Amino acid sequence: MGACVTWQKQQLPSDHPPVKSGRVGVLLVNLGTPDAPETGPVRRYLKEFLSDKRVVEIPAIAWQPILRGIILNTRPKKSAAAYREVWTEDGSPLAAITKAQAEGLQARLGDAAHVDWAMRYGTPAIPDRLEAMMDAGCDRILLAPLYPQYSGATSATVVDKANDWLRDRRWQPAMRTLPPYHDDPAYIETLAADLSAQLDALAFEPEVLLLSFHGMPQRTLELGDPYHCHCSKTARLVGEKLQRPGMRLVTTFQSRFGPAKWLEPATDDTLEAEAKAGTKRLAVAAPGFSADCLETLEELVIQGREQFTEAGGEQFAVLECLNAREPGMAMLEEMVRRELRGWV
Ligand SMILES: C=CC1=C(C)c2cc3[nH]c(cc4nc(cc5[nH]c(cc1n2)c(C)c5CCC(=O)O)C(CCC(=O)O)=C4C)c(C)c3C=C
Ligand SMILES: [Fe+2]
Ligand SMILES: [Fe+2]
Repeated sequence: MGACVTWQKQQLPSDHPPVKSGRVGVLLVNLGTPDAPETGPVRRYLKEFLSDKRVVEIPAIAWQPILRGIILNTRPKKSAAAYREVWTEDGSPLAAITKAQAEGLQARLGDAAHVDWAMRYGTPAIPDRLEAMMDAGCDRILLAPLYPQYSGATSATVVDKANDWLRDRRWQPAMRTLPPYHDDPAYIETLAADLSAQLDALAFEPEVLLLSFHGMPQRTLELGDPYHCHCSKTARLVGEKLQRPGMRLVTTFQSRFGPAKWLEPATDDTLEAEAKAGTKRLAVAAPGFSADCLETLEELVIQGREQFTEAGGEQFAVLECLNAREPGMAMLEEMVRRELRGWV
């Protein structure tokens, strides 16, 4: 509850609790990341993340003993070491870049909207930032999960979390959600132009460009999750726009987790297979990540290079995500302004 900008006009009694309203808010949301690259904070983050039924679709009675008894006793130490490889003085890259994206968008939108950012797991938490937006007078909020390709494990769980918060409120703000933008011309054109510029700036000409998307269990595709279809469409549209006849495009899925079958082909297997088949020069882009993070900076930049060169590859590069750079911010502004029509 904050101070009311309109209560005097409404002639409320002077002892009425003050309430602000009338502003539009935009909440950028990404996945989440630990607060520090140490075992304890990583364990807390993984516990919240991997307890989400949208992420691990195994009944809690079967999954929780495995999570608590095995995974949370082994993975946090290993993951913390990986996070230490990419940690910056501004903290986790994912958090630092998402914050910079929110600041960049605020500068572009000016008084039209109040922009904030949150993480689905860990901090800043979605309910806390929504509450802060209400306190700042926002009665209309655009929730923007920064995932171009929709999946239950990413986009939907952001909406679930916001809905849990809404359910507990007497006075709800009006909410909109930024739709997935896997085939949005603004995204495809921005991505193609940015990848082209990065490819031109490389010291070598790649024979292959790997478009590496985060993986998902194969079962989610069979159950009707559109994620695989969205990734395939993005890859096809970007390929059509890139128009580099001398460069072969290959779509792969990275970051396999657990023993179940995941979407294929896997990025690590493909890097090895390409090198063994004679590809010497290869670049990787990760169009499904709106910000560089552990999965790009450690898994692709560090591990990917090792996998490719140890199997005989010679030149290797990982292209940057759109992050908070100019082309990506212009794209985000365009998509957000479109969703805010009628509100601002
Ligand atoms: C971009 C889309 C993402 C999808 C789809 C996705 C699905 C998914 N992920 C896991 C398990 C893990 N993912 C982890 C890190 C991670 N995942 C994404 C994005 C997607 N995940 C991002 C942006 C990150 C990086 C976070 C960061 O801090 O930089 C991790 C944690 C790291 C580790 O221990 O390896 C896990 C675990 C599953 C199970 C899943 C689909 C069901
Ligand atoms: Fe993930
Ligand atoms: Fe990973």
